[in-house]
Amino acid sequence: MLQSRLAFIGGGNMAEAILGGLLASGYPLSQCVVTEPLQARCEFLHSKYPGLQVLSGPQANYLAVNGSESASHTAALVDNGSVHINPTAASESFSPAEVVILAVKPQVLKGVVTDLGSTLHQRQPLVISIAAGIETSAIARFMAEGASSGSSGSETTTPTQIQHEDLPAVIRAMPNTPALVNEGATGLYATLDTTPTQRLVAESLLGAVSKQVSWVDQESLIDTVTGISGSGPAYFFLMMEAMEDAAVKLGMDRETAKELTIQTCLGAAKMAQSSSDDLKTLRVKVTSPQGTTDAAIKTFEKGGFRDLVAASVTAADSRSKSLATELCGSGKESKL
Ligand SMILES: O=C(O)[C@@H]1CCC=N1
Repeated sequence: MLQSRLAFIGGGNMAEAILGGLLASGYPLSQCVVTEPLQARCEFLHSKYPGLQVLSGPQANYLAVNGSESASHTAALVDNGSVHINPTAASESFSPAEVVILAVKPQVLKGVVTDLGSTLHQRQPLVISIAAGIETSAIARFMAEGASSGSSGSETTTPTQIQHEDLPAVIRAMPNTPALVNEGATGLYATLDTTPTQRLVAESLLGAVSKQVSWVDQESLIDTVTGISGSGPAYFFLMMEAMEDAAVKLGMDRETAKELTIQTCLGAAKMAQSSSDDLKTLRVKVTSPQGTTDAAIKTFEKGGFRDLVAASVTAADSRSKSLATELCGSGKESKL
Protein backbone atom coordinates (compact mmCIF):
# COMPACT_ATOMS: atom_id res chain seq x y z
CA MET A 1 0.00 0.00 0.00
CA LEU A 2 2.95 2.35 0.59
CA GLN A 3 3.83 2.35 -3.13
CA SER A 4 0.23 2.03 -4.21
CA ARG A 5 -1.01 2.58 -7.71
CA LEU A 6 -2.11 6.25 -7.66
CA ALA A 7 -4.71 7.96 -9.83
CA PHE A 8 -4.73 11.75 -9.72
CA ILE A 9 -8.08 12.97 -10.96
CA GLY A 10 -7.15 16.45 -12.15
CA GLY A 11 -3.63 17.52 -13.06
CA GLY A 12 -3.56 21.11 -11.76
CA ASN A 13 -1.03 22.80 -9.46
CA MET A 14 -1.81 20.89 -6.29
CA ALA A 15 -1.84 17.51 -8.05
CA GLU A 16 1.46 18.37 -9.66
CA ALA A 17 2.93 19.51 -6.34
CA ILE A 18 2.01 16.21 -4.69
CA LEU A 19 3.14 14.18 -7.68
CA GLY A 20 6.43 16.11 -7.98
CA GLY A 21 7.14 15.65 -4.26
CA LEU A 22 6.43 11.94 -4.45
CA LEU A 23 8.66 11.45 -7.51
CA ALA A 24 11.46 13.46 -5.86
CA SER A 25 11.22 11.21 -2.82
CA GLY A 26 11.63 8.11 -5.03
CA TYR A 27 8.01 7.13 -5.65
CA PRO A 28 7.88 5.10 -8.89
CA LEU A 29 6.57 7.08 -11.86
CA SER A 30 5.10 3.87 -13.27
CA GLN A 31 2.72 3.74 -10.29
CA CYS A 32 1.15 7.12 -11.12
CA VAL A 33 -1.51 8.16 -13.60
CA VAL A 34 -2.93 11.66 -14.00
CA THR A 35 -6.13 12.67 -15.76
CA GLU A 36 -6.38 16.17 -17.14
CA PRO A 37 -8.99 17.68 -19.49
CA LEU A 38 -6.86 20.56 -20.83
CA GLN A 39 -4.67 19.60 -23.77
CA ALA A 40 -1.99 22.21 -23.06
CA ARG A 41 -1.72 21.04 -19.47
CA CYS A 42 -1.42 17.40 -20.63
CA GLU A 43 1.42 18.37 -22.93
CA PHE A 44 3.13 20.26 -20.12
CA LEU A 45 2.86 17.22 -17.81
CA HIS A 46 4.13 14.92 -20.56
CA SER A 47 7.17 17.05 -21.19
CA LYS A 48 7.96 17.71 -17.52
CA TYR A 49 7.52 14.07 -16.43
CA PRO A 50 8.60 11.89 -19.39
CA GLY A 51 6.92 8.50 -19.23
CA LEU A 52 4.10 9.66 -16.94
CA GLN A 53 0.71 8.27 -17.92
CA VAL A 54 -1.48 11.31 -18.59
CA LEU A 55 -5.02 10.60 -19.71
CA SER A 56 -7.54 12.95 -21.21
CA GLY A 57 -10.97 12.59 -22.75
CA PRO A 58 -14.34 11.24 -21.62
CA GLN A 59 -13.03 7.82 -20.51
CA ALA A 60 -9.90 9.12 -18.78
CA ASN A 61 -11.11 9.15 -15.16
CA TYR A 62 -12.76 5.76 -15.54
CA LEU A 63 -9.63 4.21 -17.03
CA ALA A 64 -7.34 5.76 -14.41
CA VAL A 65 -9.42 4.34 -11.55
CA ASN A 66 -10.60 1.09 -13.03
CA GLY A 67 -7.46 0.17 -14.95
CA SER A 68 -7.55 -1.65 -18.22
CA GLU A 69 -7.25 -5.41 -18.22
CA SER A 70 -5.33 -5.64 -21.44
CA ALA A 71 -3.16 -3.54 -23.67
CA SER A 72 -5.66 -4.15 -26.48
CA HIS A 73 -8.46 -2.66 -24.36
CA THR A 74 -6.31 0.43 -23.75
CA ALA A 75 -5.41 0.57 -27.43
CA ALA A 76 -9.09 0.30 -28.37
CA LEU A 77 -9.93 3.23 -26.12
CA VAL A 78 -7.09 5.21 -27.68
CA ASP A 79 -8.22 4.26 -31.20
CA ASN A 80 -11.74 5.39 -30.40
CA GLY A 81 -10.25 8.79 -29.79
CA SER A 82 -11.77 8.82 -26.31
CA VAL A 83 -8.48 8.77 -24.48
CA HIS A 84 -5.44 10.85 -25.12
CA ILE A 85 -2.46 9.14 -23.62
CA ASN A 86 1.28 9.48 -23.39
CA PRO A 87 2.33 7.71 -26.63
CA THR A 88 5.02 5.70 -24.83
CA ALA A 89 2.35 4.28 -22.52
CA ALA A 90 -0.30 3.67 -25.19
CA SER A 91 0.43 0.00 -25.51
CA GLU A 92 0.40 -0.67 -21.76
CA SER A 93 -2.38 -2.12 -19.71
CA PHE A 94 -3.36 -0.31 -16.51
CA SER A 95 -3.74 -1.74 -13.05
CA PRO A 96 -6.69 -0.45 -11.04
CA ALA A 97 -5.86 2.46 -8.75
CA GLU A 98 -5.38 1.66 -5.05
CA VAL A 99 -5.49 5.33 -4.12
CA VAL A 100 -7.57 7.94 -5.96
CA ILE A 101 -6.66 11.57 -5.29
CA LEU A 102 -9.54 13.87 -6.16
CA ALA A 103 -7.69 17.03 -7.18
CA VAL A 104 -10.44 18.80 -9.08
CA LYS A 105 -12.15 22.07 -8.21
CA PRO A 106 -15.02 21.78 -5.70
CA GLN A 107 -17.39 23.00 -8.43
CA VAL A 108 -16.80 19.92 -10.60
CA LEU A 109 -16.27 17.34 -7.88
CA LYS A 110 -19.89 16.18 -7.80
CA GLY A 111 -20.00 15.31 -11.51
CA VAL A 112 -16.62 13.62 -11.43
CA VAL A 113 -17.39 11.46 -8.38
CA THR A 114 -20.88 10.56 -9.55
CA ASP A 115 -19.49 9.44 -12.91
CA LEU A 116 -16.91 7.31 -11.12
CA GLY A 117 -19.44 5.91 -8.63
CA SER A 118 -19.71 2.36 -9.99
CA THR A 119 -15.99 1.99 -10.53
CA LEU A 120 -15.13 3.31 -7.07
CA HIS A 121 -17.74 1.01 -5.53
CA GLN A 122 -16.39 -1.95 -7.44
CA ARG A 123 -12.65 -1.27 -7.02
CA GLN A 124 -12.68 0.09 -3.45
CA PRO A 125 -9.60 2.33 -3.63
CA LEU A 126 -8.77 4.73 -0.82
CA VAL A 127 -10.26 8.08 -1.88
CA ILE A 128 -8.40 11.24 -0.86
CA SER A 129 -10.14 14.51 -1.67
CA ILE A 130 -8.27 17.82 -1.66
CA ALA A 131 -11.34 19.82 -2.76
CA ALA A 132 -12.14 22.69 -0.39
CA GLY A 133 -15.43 22.53 1.49
CA ILE A 134 -16.92 19.29 0.19
CA GLU A 135 -17.70 16.97 3.09
CA THR A 136 -16.94 13.25 3.18
CA SER A 137 -20.67 12.51 3.53
CA ALA A 138 -21.35 14.44 0.31
CA ILE A 139 -18.57 12.55 -1.49
CA ALA A 140 -20.07 9.27 -0.22
CA ARG A 141 -23.49 10.38 -1.46
CA PHE A 142 -22.11 11.20 -4.92
CA MET A 143 -20.38 7.79 -5.07
CA ALA A 144 -23.57 6.04 -3.97
CA GLU A 145 -25.69 7.92 -6.51
CA GLY A 146 -23.26 7.06 -9.28
CA ALA A 147 -22.99 3.43 -8.18
CA SER A 148 -26.76 3.08 -7.87
CA SER A 149 -27.36 4.37 -11.36
CA GLY A 150 -24.42 2.44 -12.79
CA SER A 151 -23.27 5.47 -14.73
CA SER A 152 -19.55 4.83 -14.51
CA GLY A 153 -17.45 4.46 -17.66
CA SER A 154 -18.31 1.47 -19.77
CA GLU A 155 -19.53 -0.57 -16.78
CA THR A 156 -23.22 -1.01 -16.17
CA THR A 157 -24.82 -2.21 -12.98
CA THR A 158 -28.37 -2.86 -12.01
CA PRO A 159 -29.86 0.13 -10.16
CA THR A 160 -29.64 -0.72 -6.48
CA GLN A 161 -29.40 0.98 -3.09
CA ILE A 162 -25.75 1.19 -2.05
CA GLN A 163 -24.98 1.00 1.67
CA HIS A 164 -22.48 3.43 3.21
CA GLU A 165 -20.30 0.59 4.51
CA ASP A 166 -19.96 -0.76 0.95
CA LEU A 167 -18.36 2.46 -0.28
CA PRO A 168 -14.62 3.21 -0.36
CA ALA A 169 -13.13 5.04 2.62
CA VAL A 170 -12.68 8.78 2.14
CA ILE A 171 -9.98 11.01 3.60
CA ARG A 172 -10.04 14.78 3.20
CA ALA A 173 -6.78 16.65 2.84
CA MET A 174 -6.19 20.39 2.77
CA PRO A 175 -2.64 21.05 1.54
CA ASN A 176 -1.39 24.52 0.61
CA THR A 177 0.52 25.97 -2.33
CA PRO A 178 3.97 26.02 -0.61
CA ALA A 179 3.74 22.29 -1.33
CA LEU A 180 5.03 23.39 -4.75
CA VAL A 181 8.39 24.09 -3.07
CA ASN A 182 8.19 21.17 -0.63
CA GLU A 183 7.22 23.46 2.25
CA GLY A 184 3.55 22.60 2.48
CA ALA A 185 1.35 22.41 5.55
CA THR A 186 -1.50 19.92 5.31
CA GLY A 187 -4.51 19.12 7.44
CA LEU A 188 -6.09 15.67 7.21
CA TYR A 189 -9.43 14.28 8.31
CA ALA A 190 -10.37 10.61 8.07
CA THR A 191 -13.80 9.09 8.54
CA LEU A 192 -14.15 6.40 11.20
CA ASP A 193 -14.24 3.64 8.59
CA THR A 194 -10.67 4.30 7.38
CA THR A 195 -8.03 1.81 8.53
CA PRO A 196 -4.73 2.76 10.23
CA THR A 197 -2.93 1.67 7.05
CA GLN A 198 -5.08 3.99 4.92
CA ARG A 199 -4.31 6.86 7.29
CA LEU A 200 -0.62 6.09 7.04
CA VAL A 201 -0.85 6.09 3.24
CA ALA A 202 -2.56 9.50 3.21
CA GLU A 203 -0.02 10.86 5.67
CA SER A 204 2.95 9.64 3.66
CA LEU A 205 1.53 10.85 0.30
CA LEU A 206 0.81 14.35 1.58
CA GLY A 207 3.95 14.27 3.72
CA ALA A 208 6.03 14.07 0.53
CA VAL A 209 5.35 17.79 -0.04
CA SER A 210 4.43 18.97 3.44
CA LYS A 211 6.76 19.81 6.31
CA GLN A 212 3.76 19.73 8.61
CA VAL A 213 0.94 17.18 8.42
CA SER A 214 -1.71 17.45 11.13
CA TRP A 215 -4.79 15.31 11.70
CA VAL A 216 -8.01 16.88 12.90
CA ASP A 217 -10.61 14.76 14.65
CA GLN A 218 -13.70 16.72 13.60
CA GLU A 219 -14.50 17.29 9.97
CA SER A 220 -15.51 20.92 10.59
CA LEU A 221 -11.90 21.61 11.61
CA ILE A 222 -10.80 21.00 8.03
CA ASP A 223 -12.58 24.31 7.31
CA THR A 224 -10.39 25.88 9.99
CA VAL A 225 -7.29 24.29 8.44
CA THR A 226 -8.42 25.96 5.20
CA GLY A 227 -8.77 29.23 7.14
CA ILE A 228 -5.20 29.20 8.46
CA SER A 229 -2.90 27.08 6.30
CA GLY A 230 -4.94 26.43 3.13
CA SER A 231 -5.61 30.12 2.44
CA GLY A 232 -2.84 31.32 4.78
CA PRO A 233 -0.07 31.77 2.21
CA ALA A 234 -2.17 34.57 0.67
CA TYR A 235 -2.36 36.35 4.05
CA PHE A 236 1.42 36.41 4.31
CA PHE A 237 1.73 37.53 0.69
CA LEU A 238 -0.69 40.39 1.49
CA MET A 239 1.33 41.34 4.57
CA MET A 240 4.54 41.28 2.51
CA GLU A 241 2.93 43.34 -0.25
CA ALA A 242 1.86 45.93 2.31
CA MET A 243 5.33 46.05 3.94
CA GLU A 244 6.99 46.39 0.53
CA ASP A 245 4.61 49.21 -0.46
CA ALA A 246 5.20 51.02 2.85
CA ALA A 247 8.99 50.92 2.40
CA VAL A 248 8.64 52.16 -1.19
CA LYS A 249 6.52 55.07 0.08
CA LEU A 250 9.32 55.90 2.50
CA GLY A 251 11.77 56.12 -0.42
CA MET A 252 13.26 52.60 -0.75
CA ASP A 253 13.53 50.95 -4.17
CA ARG A 254 11.01 48.14 -4.68
CA GLU A 255 13.50 45.33 -5.21
CA THR A 256 15.37 46.05 -1.98
CA ALA A 257 12.08 46.39 -0.10
CA LYS A 258 10.90 43.08 -1.52
CA GLU A 259 14.09 41.18 -0.68
CA LEU A 260 14.27 42.51 2.87
CA THR A 261 10.58 41.75 3.43
CA ILE A 262 10.76 38.18 2.11
CA GLN A 263 13.88 37.31 4.09
CA THR A 264 12.34 38.79 7.23
CA CYS A 265 9.25 36.63 6.77
CA LEU A 266 11.36 33.53 6.16
CA GLY A 267 13.70 34.29 9.07
CA ALA A 268 10.82 34.91 11.47
CA ALA A 269 9.17 31.62 10.42
CA LYS A 270 12.44 29.71 10.86
CA MET A 271 13.02 31.27 14.29
CA ALA A 272 9.47 30.45 15.34
CA GLN A 273 9.96 26.87 14.19
CA SER A 274 13.31 26.26 15.85
CA SER A 275 12.86 28.20 19.08
CA SER A 276 11.43 26.77 22.29
CA ASP A 277 9.85 30.19 22.96
CA ASP A 278 6.18 30.67 22.13
CA LEU A 279 5.17 33.24 19.51
CA LYS A 280 4.35 35.95 22.03
CA THR A 281 7.76 35.61 23.75
CA LEU A 282 9.52 35.81 20.41
CA ARG A 283 7.64 39.02 19.62
CA VAL A 284 8.38 40.55 23.01
CA LYS A 285 12.09 39.72 22.63
CA VAL A 286 12.29 41.88 19.45
CA THR A 287 10.39 44.70 21.10
CA SER A 288 12.54 47.07 23.19
CA PRO A 289 10.46 49.26 25.49
CA GLN A 290 9.71 52.61 23.82
CA GLY A 291 11.71 51.42 20.78
CA THR A 292 10.89 51.14 17.09
CA THR A 293 9.13 47.75 17.17
CA ASP A 294 7.08 48.95 20.14
CA ALA A 295 5.91 51.90 18.06
CA ALA A 296 4.89 49.60 15.19
CA ILE A 297 3.17 46.98 17.37
CA LYS A 298 1.17 49.66 19.24
CA THR A 299 0.00 50.95 15.86
CA PHE A 300 -1.06 47.44 14.79
CA GLU A 301 -2.94 46.88 18.07
CA LYS A 302 -4.63 50.29 17.92
CA GLY A 303 -5.80 49.50 14.40
CA GLY A 304 -7.48 46.28 15.53
CA PHE A 305 -4.98 43.95 13.88
CA ARG A 306 -5.86 40.87 15.96
CA ASP A 307 -9.60 41.30 15.45
CA LEU A 308 -9.04 41.81 11.73
CA VAL A 309 -6.97 38.61 11.47
CA ALA A 310 -9.55 36.68 13.51
CA ALA A 311 -12.38 38.00 11.29
CA SER A 312 -10.44 37.08 8.15
CA VAL A 313 -9.63 33.52 9.26
CA THR A 314 -13.26 33.10 10.34
CA ALA A 315 -14.44 34.38 6.95
CA ALA A 316 -12.36 31.71 5.17
CA ASP A 317 -13.62 29.01 7.55
CA SER A 318 -17.23 30.15 6.94
CA ARG A 319 -16.71 30.27 3.19
CA SER A 320 -15.43 26.70 3.22
CA LYS A 321 -18.64 25.68 5.00
CA SER A 322 -20.90 27.68 2.69
CA LEU A 323 -19.17 26.22 -0.39
CA ALA A 324 -20.41 22.84 0.79
CA THR A 325 -23.97 24.17 1.09
CA GLU A 326 -23.84 25.83 -2.34
CA LEU A 327 -22.39 22.85 -4.16
CA CYS A 328 -23.91 19.89 -2.32
CA GLY A 329 -27.21 21.06 -0.86
CA SER A 330 -27.52 21.33 2.91
CA GLY A 331 -23.80 20.77 3.55
CA LYS A 332 -24.76 18.89 6.69
CA GLU A 333 -25.61 15.42 5.51
CA SER A 334 -26.80 12.43 7.38
CA LYS A 335 -25.17 9.04 6.77
CA LEU A 336 -26.68 7.13 3.90
O1 LIG B 1 -9.20 29.87 -2.01
C1 LIG B 1 -9.58 28.70 -2.13
O2 LIG B 1 -10.79 28.45 -2.28
C2 LIG B 1 -8.59 27.57 -2.03
C3 LIG B 1 -8.79 26.76 -0.80
C4 LIG B 1 -7.54 26.88 -0.02
C5 LIG B 1 -6.68 27.71 -0.82
N1 LIG B 1 -7.26 28.08 -1.91
